[in-house]
Amino acid sequence: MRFGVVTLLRLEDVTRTVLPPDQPALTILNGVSLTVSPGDRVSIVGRSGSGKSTLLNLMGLLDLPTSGVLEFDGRPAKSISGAARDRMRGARIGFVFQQFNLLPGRTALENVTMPLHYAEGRQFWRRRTLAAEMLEQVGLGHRLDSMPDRLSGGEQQRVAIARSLVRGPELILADEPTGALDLDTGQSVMELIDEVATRTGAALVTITHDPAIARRAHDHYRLDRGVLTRVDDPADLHGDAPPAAATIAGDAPPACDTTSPYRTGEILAGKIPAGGSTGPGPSTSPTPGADS
Ligand SMILES: Nc1ncnc2c1ncn2[C@@H]1O[C@H](COP(=O)(O)OP(=O)(O)OP(=O)(O)O)[C@@H](O)[C@H]1O
Repeated sequence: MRFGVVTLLRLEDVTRTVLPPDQPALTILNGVSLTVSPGDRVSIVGRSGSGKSTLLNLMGLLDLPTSGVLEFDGRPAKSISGAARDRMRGARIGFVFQQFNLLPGRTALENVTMPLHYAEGRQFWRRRTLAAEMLEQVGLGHRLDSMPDRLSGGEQQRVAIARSLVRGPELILADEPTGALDLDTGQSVMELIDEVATRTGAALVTITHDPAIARRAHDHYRLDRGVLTRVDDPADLHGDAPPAAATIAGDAPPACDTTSPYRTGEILAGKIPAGGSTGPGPSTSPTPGADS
């Protein structure tokens, strides 16, 4: 935790409304309030269509709210330029997704090194060493040169986690991190994410359908039809919310753009490398040059 910082992420009465072409405005998030501090463990459970990805995009500074307050480290997101938000995201927020989205044809080490191409100073110059250390920490120090298709699902997710966390993010956003894994592997992957977050003092927000994964957190929320509610007793996390649908906003506030500059798929596609983008080029073409 950095001195004086008590709140890392703050959402206050946040609404996100989109205006699909030829359709009425659609309010996807409605009055969402959430505070995340360094070291927090927060889970958000919600059915498909409840607005989880939309909320994740806001928390990850990929989108701005239509109304309400979104602050990162005390700074209103809307007052930060797009480029500065990209830098902030790259250096301070790590994403872990269900799809590992490792670059095929690149070794584990090259995949983990990728976000560090966008770092500065020591992090940049020591990128291969840092990536190797991170892979060591996730138990894959012996697989640095392995291609993704030679790794098991659990190992691929470990590489993806190493890639997400190699820049030492203060906020980790995990979106269905175990969705593609069997129960045991999922459990150990969650333990790994917890362990890294604990070691670095990062806050961890896990978005999931799975109540068992959600119960690992200390603070629990349910997202239902765009409304976020705190769940005081983890035993109440049954995933029993009714199928959700965004509400048609008859008298919605002025709609924001429907075409967010970045979508989760774009991060996964490497247009914005998970774990960081401050550089201009696509992450699929790492900067040539050796570590020093
Ligand atoms: N830009 C957009 N234009 C129109 N509708 C949208 C837009 N973005 C999201 N929606 C709709 O808003 C609702 C919530 O979407 P969102 O992707 O946030 O849900 P989710 O909880 O992440 O769903 P899932 O778990 O299936 O990924 C869905 O009905 C979705 O179709």
